[in-house]
Amino acid sequence: MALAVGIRGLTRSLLRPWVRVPGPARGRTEPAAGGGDGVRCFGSPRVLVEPDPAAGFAVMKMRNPPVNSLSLEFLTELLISLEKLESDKAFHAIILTSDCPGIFSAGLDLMEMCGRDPTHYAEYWKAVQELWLRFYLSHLVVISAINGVNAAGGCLLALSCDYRVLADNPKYAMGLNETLLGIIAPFWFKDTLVNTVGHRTAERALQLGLLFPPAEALQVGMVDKVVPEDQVLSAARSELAQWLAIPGHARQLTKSLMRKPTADRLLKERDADIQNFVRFISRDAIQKALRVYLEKLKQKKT
Ligand SMILES: CCCCCCC/C=C/C(=O)SCCNC(=O)CCNC(=O)[C@H](O)C(C)(C)COP(=O)(O)OP(=O)(O)OC[C@H]1O[C@@H](n2cnc3c(N)ncnc32)[C@H](O)[C@@H]1OP(=O)(O)O
Repeated sequence: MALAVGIRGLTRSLLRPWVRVPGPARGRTEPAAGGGDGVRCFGSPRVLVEPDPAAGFAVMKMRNPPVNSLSLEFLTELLISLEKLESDKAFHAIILTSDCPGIFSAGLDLMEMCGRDPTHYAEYWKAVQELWLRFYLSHLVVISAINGVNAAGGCLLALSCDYRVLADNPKYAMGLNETLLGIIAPFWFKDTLVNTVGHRTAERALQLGLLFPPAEALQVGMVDKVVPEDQVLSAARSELAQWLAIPGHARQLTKSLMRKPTADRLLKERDADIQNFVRFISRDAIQKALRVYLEKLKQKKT
């Protein structure tokens, strides 16, 4: 099985960096995220980046409709956008949000984990690992402005940020609900949750696959602030000011001090974790459970 799938190689083969943005933003100058004028949005088909270099940050909007499920292509585009912002000295922060109404992210794309071959599973899992590592350890301040429901892998992405603002809508529940699908959140999903909400809350949440509505998410510390829906982005921007006022090197080293031990656990066992995932997801019983879950999602419409 080819485990040595290079995300950078994958990246190059999938898309040219900074393809013109399709859809409404294509080829026109939009007001920048922070209100500045004349700054061109950039991105890729599934990720729209609205830069405000004068204010030192960019808003990264996920737009992989209908539910921002984290497909291999989408993961790759998120990574490219992050890399581009990280390598530009004008940017110190990102606000991560969704362009899909009512949905932050439905988590990992179940179609990537169903009915595919082991090589694909390995490639996909490596990309999931990479996304987590890169967001979790980013030297940029990353704030998520969670404007929709946010399940499993999507919740992991938000938990990897430095601060979370959630829109106050009872439908916008978030959590690591893997057990409801008959699957298991890997140790690094678990560690990220434990680091955020503590061991006892994480233990209960993970076993029961709890999705917390805003008031509860705030109460357990899964998010840092709950605000009216139309204020999620402005609240994230206001919060950013406090983070950007701290000397960058001191904040970055402190972030690394807090997070590196957790990331190192995965880095040390990365290939074993991939093999474990491939073995697990290839089991007939797991494939059946995922198919049943997908079928239920489709049936709820009829
Ligand atoms: C040792 C290792 C173990 C393995 C570890 C694996 C870790 C896994 C992590 C994960 O992230 S698994 C994914 C978990 N996600 C969910 O449980 C969310 C599922 N989705 C929903 O609950 C709902 O879709 C929603 C997000 C609440 C949105 O509801 P809404 O009514 O607005 O839309 P739907 O009609 O349900 O969906 C539209 C469309 O999208 C498809 N879809 C939904 N979620 C996913 C997904 N995660 N992956 C792929 N596709 C998804 C859904 O089937 C619909 O498709 P169509 O019927 O339109 O074809």
